[in-house]
Amino acid sequence: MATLPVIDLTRPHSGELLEAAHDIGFFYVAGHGVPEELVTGIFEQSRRLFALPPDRLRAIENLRSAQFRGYTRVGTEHTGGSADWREQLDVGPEREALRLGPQDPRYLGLIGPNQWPTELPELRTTTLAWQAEAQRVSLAVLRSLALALGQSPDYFDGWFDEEAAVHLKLVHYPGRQSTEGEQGVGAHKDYGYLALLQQDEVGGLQVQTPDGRWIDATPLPGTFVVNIGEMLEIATEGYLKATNHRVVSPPAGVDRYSAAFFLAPRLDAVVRPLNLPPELAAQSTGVTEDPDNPLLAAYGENALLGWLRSHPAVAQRWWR
Ligand SMILES: O=C(O)CCC(=O)C(=O)O
Ligand SMILES: [Fe+2]
Repeated sequence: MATLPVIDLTRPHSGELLEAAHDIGFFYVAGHGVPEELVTGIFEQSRRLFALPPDRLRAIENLRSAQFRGYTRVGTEHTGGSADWREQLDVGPEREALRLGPQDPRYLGLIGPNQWPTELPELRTTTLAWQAEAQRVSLAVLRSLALALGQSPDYFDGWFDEEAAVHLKLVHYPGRQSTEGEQGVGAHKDYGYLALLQQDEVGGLQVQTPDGRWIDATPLPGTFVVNIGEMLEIATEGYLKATNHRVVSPPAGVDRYSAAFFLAPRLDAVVRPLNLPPELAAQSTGVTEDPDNPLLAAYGENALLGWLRSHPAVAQRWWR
């Protein structure tokens, strides 16, 4: 069984990182320096969140948010046209909604506040602390990648200031009998630059290899899983690929938790192709063409399309 590479961020890793990002687009990072109490703390808060009574979760449902923030019930999110079997809390940068005029780009409507349950004040502080650490680690990986791609390490930095549209999700996958279906989340790519994932010990995350097989991203204590998003595929004209991945539902009686961070740029970022060194450019095979998932270079447009597609009820209510 093929396994994913481990990149240790405490020692030189440029060549290894480039190989992992090019060959499969999915790898583990160790030596990331995220404090252990935050790693355990985020799952503890997450368990408390999803154990709240249904009416308390409904009070922070994402249907109440034009910015797609808040709680999503099991079965209401769709990937590849089928319902995902997971519940989640979507969190973005904590900002006031803007007052927009008819000339403003629609995607600016994605800026706005989060929804937090009043009965769990620690959820907010722990989540925002975890978000800051996840952003630090992902940016470190992105800088190493920029360097390995023949750019200056700060090449991408301008798009990742305090207005970057980063996003995180606390996710709970309830177990079920395989006869009831097995789509925890359906096969998809992530649309930022990089995604960073903390998973518990249950397993179920699978990654598609270039030849179409699915391999397990087995939980590895002390690591995060990092994967390439669509924006890096565009920026490298396919030298790096946004890789398909999915989660298989845990068996009945088992619960799986994960925390996912998506390193996204400012909404007004426009992704331009990098000037790759010739030996890398020679291996760029172009951006994947998928009529169901057109990749737009304007980040805000791409992000809005993704949100509208995966949360049809929110789209219907706020974005008609
Ligand atoms: O929960 C996981 O392990 C993966 C989640 C994921 O891929 C996503 O939400 O984009
Ligand atoms: Fe994903």
